[in-house]
Amino acid sequence: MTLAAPTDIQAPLALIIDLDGTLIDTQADFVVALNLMLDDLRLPHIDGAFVAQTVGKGSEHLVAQTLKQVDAGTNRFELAMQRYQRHYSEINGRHAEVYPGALEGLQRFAELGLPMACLTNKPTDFALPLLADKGLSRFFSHVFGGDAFPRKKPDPLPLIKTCQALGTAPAHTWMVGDSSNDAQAARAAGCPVVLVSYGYNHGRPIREVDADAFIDRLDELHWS
Ligand SMILES: O=C(O)COP(=O)(O)O
Ligand SMILES: [Mg+2]
Repeated sequence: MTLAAPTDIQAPLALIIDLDGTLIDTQADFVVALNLMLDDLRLPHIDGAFVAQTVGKGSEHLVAQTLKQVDAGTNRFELAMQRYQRHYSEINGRHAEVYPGALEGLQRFAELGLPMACLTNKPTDFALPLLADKGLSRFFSHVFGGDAFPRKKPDPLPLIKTCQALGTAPAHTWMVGDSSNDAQAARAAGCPVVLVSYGYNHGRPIREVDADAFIDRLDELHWS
């Protein structure tokens, strides 16, 4: 992919890359951990389609929506959260796969000398071992999870803070993500935004999201 109108989009000096749905397909990890949590609470299971529509706004949101989906009372939230975190940390990465083209893309960006940060709404304590397990840690100078800043994506704050950590201006720091969450945060922070077509976009078609470009694999990302 080459951007058609580089006049209003500056070539990147650094990249901010989302994790779930962009680098790694973690849908089955979420399904397994949530269903183990639901077993503990003697509640019915959810499926992959529910996860694909709901993931991306952090663990608290995912667990709260899951309880709602199975008609459980919200007074079980604290216990559910505790169980979910324990199960997720135990199975983290076991049912997850790096997307085709993601490793190849990261390798090329690293060869070009681009600093990269991974910015996810996943808790940092889940993101770090997952990236390490999949051999992707070495590409990132910074990894920030959903608990790293006072507000999560789609708020621009995590992107602004990540640009500061990378030492690059937002206009030169491209956000690569898979959802309207990433795109809204990037727009508000002043970062160009590229979306992958294969991730989780809250159950909505990705191409309806306001973005600068869409790619089918990370290694399709080129600029002039
Ligand atoms: O909500 C999550 O846990 C993960 O979301 P993200 O990696 O797509 O930001
Ligand atoms: Mg994502």
